[in-house]
Formats: sequence, structure tokens, C-alpha cells
Amino acid sequence: AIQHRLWPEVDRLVKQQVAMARMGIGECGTGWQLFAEDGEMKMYRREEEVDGMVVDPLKAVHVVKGITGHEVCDYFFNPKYRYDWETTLEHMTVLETISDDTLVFLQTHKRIWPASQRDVVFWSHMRKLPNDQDRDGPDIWTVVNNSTESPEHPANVGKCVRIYLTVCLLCQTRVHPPKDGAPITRNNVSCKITYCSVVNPGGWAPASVLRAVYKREYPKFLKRFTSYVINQTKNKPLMF
Ligand SMILES: CCCCCc1ccc(-c2ccc(S(=O)(=O)CCO)cc2)cc1CCc1ccccn1
Repeated sequence: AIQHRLWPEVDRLVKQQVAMARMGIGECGTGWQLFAEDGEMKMYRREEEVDGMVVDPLKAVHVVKGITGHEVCDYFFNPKYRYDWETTLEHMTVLETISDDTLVFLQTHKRIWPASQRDVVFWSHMRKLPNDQDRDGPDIWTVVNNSTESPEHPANVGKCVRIYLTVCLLCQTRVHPPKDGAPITRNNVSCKITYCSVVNPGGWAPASVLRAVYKREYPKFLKRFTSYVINQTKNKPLMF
């Protein structure tokens, strides 16, 4: 297949991010604090600053019944659903369709007082990975988002401060076959979701404001997104 200009970076980032997402929180180095918990959802962060700016890595693990990894990644990746679940989104544009599994987005997020409004340009890539731990188990699906340049949309020209992020959504489907050999239904599947993100807020914002925003917004985002996928898929055939 013809490789596109971003392919080497996409392939390297996907491998790196997936390897990190698959590590348990204990193997990811020290300093992870559990900062939010809600049922099966556990959210960890590490307090890190770069040039005095908060860039706290975040890792969330959630197990959701009734949906598959392919479905979760499809609703996360596909631009047509984003306004339905991304609460802080003010505007989103697909700047480039590099291939059917690789897009470049420009997003502006709603201003969060007292910080200035933020925007972000990132490539987004969705991929199915072989389940090398359980050969006959369902495939693993992932979406990786990584900031990239756009000559048409240079950083910090307009009113928005450009943020820089790397995000990995890793989804592992689990099937619990019914005893009596009946066909698999949504009651027999669950999805283990690992969401990792590192966000550099770009221009300076008070550490206390940033940490308060993340503490409030990330749990809300993951709960709202997973509820959205459950609702969108409940009367649809399973997509593995
Ligand atoms: C003063 C606030 C500065 C930070 C604002 C900020 C930064 C990053 C992001 C964000 C978070 C997740 C993604 S994604 O996972 O790629 C999904 C596609 O949209 C992209 C962007 C958002 C927001 C706005 C606040 C906020 C913080 C978390 C979660 C949600 N909202």
C-alpha cells in the first residue's frame, strides 16, 4: 500500500502508545495517584510539570458491559459523532482525510475561565491489533490522537492558545459465552477500555486551574462517552 506522509510517525506512536496502555498502572513507573473512581472506572494521574506548566499524564481504566472495542473506537474516531459526546468542544473540522483510518482534526474547545480558549490540531488513527496474548480471543482496537502541524492553521495566531496532546484509547473486548451454546448477545460481551492522555496546555495556565479542570472534566468525559456508545449500540447488531 502507498504510505502517506505521516505513516512513519503514526506507526511509531501507535506501537509506543499501545505498549504503554497495555502496561498495568504498577508497571507504568511510580507516582500514579488514583484521583477518581466510579464503579468500574478508575482514573490515575501523575503530577508532572514542563517549564512550569502542568502536563500531568492521565491513565483511566474502565470496563463497560454490552459493547465491543470496535464499536467504542468507531464512535471515538468518527467525526460525525463527536459533537454528541465531546462536551467541551466548541468547533471541529476535519482538515485532511489521509486515509479511511487516518484523519487530521482542528478543534477549538470552549473557554474555561480564567484561562484563555484553547485549540488543537492532531492526527487521529484507528487500528485493529492482533490479540497476541489470547490468539483466538477478539481483536484489540485502538485510536491514537497526536498533535501535528498545519501550515494553514499556525499555532497562537488567533484568540486561541494551541495545546499539544497525545491520546491513546485502547479497547479489549471480552466474550463470556452463554452456557447453553446460545448465540452471543450484548449480555455476553464487555469491553476493557484504557484511556491515556498527556496534554500540554500551550500557553501558561495556573496549575490549580488546570488540575481542577482535569479532575472535573476527565471523569465526566469518559462516563458520558461510554454511556453514549451504550445508547447508540443497544439496538444494533454486535460489531466485533
Ligand atoms: C485551561 C484548560 C486547558 C486545557 C483544555 C483542554 C485540553 C485538552 C482537551 C482534550 C481532551 C481530549 C481530547 S481527545 O481525547 O482527543 C477526544 C477528541 O476531542 C482532545 C482534547 C480538552 C480541553 C478542555 C477541557 C477538557 C479537559 C479534559 C477533558 C475534556 N475537556
